[in-house]
Amino acid sequence: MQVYRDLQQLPRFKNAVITIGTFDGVHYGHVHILQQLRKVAEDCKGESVVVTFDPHPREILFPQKSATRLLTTLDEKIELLSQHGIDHLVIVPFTKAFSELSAKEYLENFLVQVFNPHTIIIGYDHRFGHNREGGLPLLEAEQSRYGFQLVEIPQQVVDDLAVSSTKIRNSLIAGDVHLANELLGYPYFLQGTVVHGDKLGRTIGFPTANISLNDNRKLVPAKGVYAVDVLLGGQVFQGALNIGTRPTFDKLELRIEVYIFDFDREIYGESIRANFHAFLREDQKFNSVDSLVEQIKLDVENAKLYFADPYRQS
Ligand SMILES: Cc1cc2nc3c(=O)[nH]c(=O)nc-3n(C[C@H](O)[C@H](O)[C@H](O)COP(=O)(O)O)c2cc1C
Ligand SMILES: Nc1ncnc2c1ncn2[C@@H]1O[C@H](COP(=O)(O)OP(=O)(O)O)[C@@H](O)[C@H]1O
Repeated sequence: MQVYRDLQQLPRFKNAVITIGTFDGVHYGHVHILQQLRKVAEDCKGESVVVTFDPHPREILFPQKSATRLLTTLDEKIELLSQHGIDHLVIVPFTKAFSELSAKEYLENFLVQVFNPHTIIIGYDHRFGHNREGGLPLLEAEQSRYGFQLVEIPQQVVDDLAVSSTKIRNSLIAGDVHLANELLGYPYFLQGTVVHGDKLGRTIGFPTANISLNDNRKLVPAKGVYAVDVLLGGQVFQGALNIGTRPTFDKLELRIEVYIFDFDREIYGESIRANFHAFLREDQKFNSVDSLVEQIKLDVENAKLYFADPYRQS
């Protein structure tokens, strides 16, 4: 998959079959659309093109609104999209000026001029141009003039996509990793850098790598303890990850930290990725450090049992 971030650098596409969307999460429903995109492109011996915007149009148009938490950062989206056999990914820099194109300008100066599309695959309710004034009727009215085919993604499918995205967000917020992973089609993950903490972990026998997220817009699952696997420098480990404020130590700041099994290495400053597999329990305040340590031992056992289960779900 070729990735383009600059519209000036695009090649001349041959029979471009394009679809436009945010694809946050690149979940099961999105994958279905991507398969359709590939199929249509194959049928017309054309090239499959996914068009997405960065930043998300909402961030430019409504900066004061609290942002929807992202299931995938842009880099993660690129990584996931690249697994689905798409020829080209075009990341359109979404600016104020771009948002002010009229619907006709968007169609003529952007869609047609930039992509010269053979086919546009688009949701039934897709809106474009200043104040979202353009939609399918305009595309239909202009399609013979510009010679593109239109494939409408029906309401049922568009609704299912939105329902899935909302369900995935809500499941993660509620700690239901199983449901989220089922709808995503892969384990939800967080990526970041290992940073220094308060050096308490090693004193209680459980050093924990503190993760500072690469992108703070990313959705952080519910507070609690999770069975995770961890990717570090190309190697995979298992671990128990805690998202919480460490109430036992009367701390307030939310931390994401992972105890990595069978591991003993200094990894400050390294990139780390945690894939979430199961929710084990909620974050708790313990009366003593000893009872916290007893519980962490149980968490580790439970996570290991989870990973040893041949029938586990993800
Ligand atoms: C598996 C696991 C579960 C944890 N559960 C809790 C908890 O329920 N309550 C709590 O206050 N701290 C919990 N902690 C966090 C510890 O308090 C934390 O690891 C310790 O404060 C070390 O902090 P540091 O990395 O800043 O040194 C947990 C840590 C791990 C690894
Ligand atoms: N099994 C392990 N799991 C997590 N981190 C480990 C492990 N073994 C060694 N470390 C190292 O120890 C650090 C965590 O120790 P800790 O005492 O909790 O310090 P901090 O408060 O700075 O996180 C990690 O950042 C990592 O560099």
